[in-house]
Amino acid sequence: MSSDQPAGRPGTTGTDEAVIRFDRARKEYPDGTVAVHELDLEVREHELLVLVGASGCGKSTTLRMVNRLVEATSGRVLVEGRDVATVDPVALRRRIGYVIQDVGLFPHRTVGQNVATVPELLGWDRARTRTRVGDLLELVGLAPATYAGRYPHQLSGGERQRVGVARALAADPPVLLMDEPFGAVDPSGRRRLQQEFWRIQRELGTTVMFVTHDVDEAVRLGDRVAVFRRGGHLEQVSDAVTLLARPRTPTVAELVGTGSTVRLLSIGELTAQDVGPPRAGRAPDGASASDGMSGSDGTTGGDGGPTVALGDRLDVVLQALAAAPDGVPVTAGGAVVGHVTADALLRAVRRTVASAQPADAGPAS
Ligand SMILES: Nc1ncnc2c1ncn2[C@@H]1O[C@H](COP(=O)(O)OP(=O)(O)OP(=O)(O)O)[C@@H](O)[C@H]1O
Repeated sequence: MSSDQPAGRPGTTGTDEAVIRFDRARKEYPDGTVAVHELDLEVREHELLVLVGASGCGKSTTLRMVNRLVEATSGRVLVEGRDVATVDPVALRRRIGYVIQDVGLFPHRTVGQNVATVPELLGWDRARTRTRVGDLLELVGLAPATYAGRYPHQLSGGERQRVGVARALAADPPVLLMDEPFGAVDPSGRRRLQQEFWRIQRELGTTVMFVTHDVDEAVRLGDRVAVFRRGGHLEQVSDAVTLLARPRTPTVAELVGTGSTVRLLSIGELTAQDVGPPRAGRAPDGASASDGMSGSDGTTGGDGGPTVALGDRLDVVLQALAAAPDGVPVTAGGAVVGHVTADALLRAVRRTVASAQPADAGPAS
């Protein structure tokens, strides 16, 4: 697969060390609303943990307890081993990047000045700040020569979100909190932002807590996904395959419900064990027929039919098989290494389901 493809695969990153830990953390607002109920949850180092659930189930409140925009009523929230209640909020927030849906860029500051905000607060010298701003704009796909001098109103919504991500990452924070960061972007732009953000997160190794109400976004991005139910109850926390294949409660089943197999297709990958020997008469001609959305290497068969590559997502394989029901050549590094059929695709789906963790730990409370 191409390296910029979100995976949400189990066990690919992350160590067992908790960077963020909720320890029976509870939030009750003054009017009596219990937004978060005695939450026990850990986010491991380098992990991208996604919180998902219906509106009002306490996702944002949970996230905002980490940087003390919301104070826990009882219990504790620890960041890098320290109870956040004992840390000065301003110092805390300089170590925790925060990206929200409407970004909150400063309208009268240029893109470059916006990204430089935290380095300036930290007293970095100008040369270091300028270099960092340029590097980050490159990282999020905005050429500094074009974009650094623009103002927020001169950007598209997707470009503004990219600046928001660059600004949050500017001082290389160990922790990044993201609250529906791509919510205002149209679906295709959103998919692209997800892919690029996934690549950046892998590259930088930042520990991320990400809130969304979009299950597809959650399973594409998350190393693990935490599902909440109204009242701030954690229903299940597991890798995406386990979540889809073995929902632990009715709320989770309902959330992932219709389309869970289709979602599994979008996270499972074609592996060598799914592939039969090459069939005679087909060879890739190297012409690009990719629709640009797939993880395929973009080659076509010698007769113009589709091919897929080892590592492609199973939904890409299904798409190719829909156009070539007798089977599709499989390539690796541009060479045909085998052939995949619809039966083999079904086996690959079953293999993906079988990889779900049998004893899902679920929430501790
Ligand atoms: N300041 C507040 N005072 C009282 N209740 C609040 C306050 N902020 C949030 N709530 C309530 O707490 C609950 C959880 O809200 P929260 O914003 O955490 O949910 P959410 O899952 O992020 O929702 P959404 O997906 O709609 O953003 C909701 O019932 C909400 O109405």
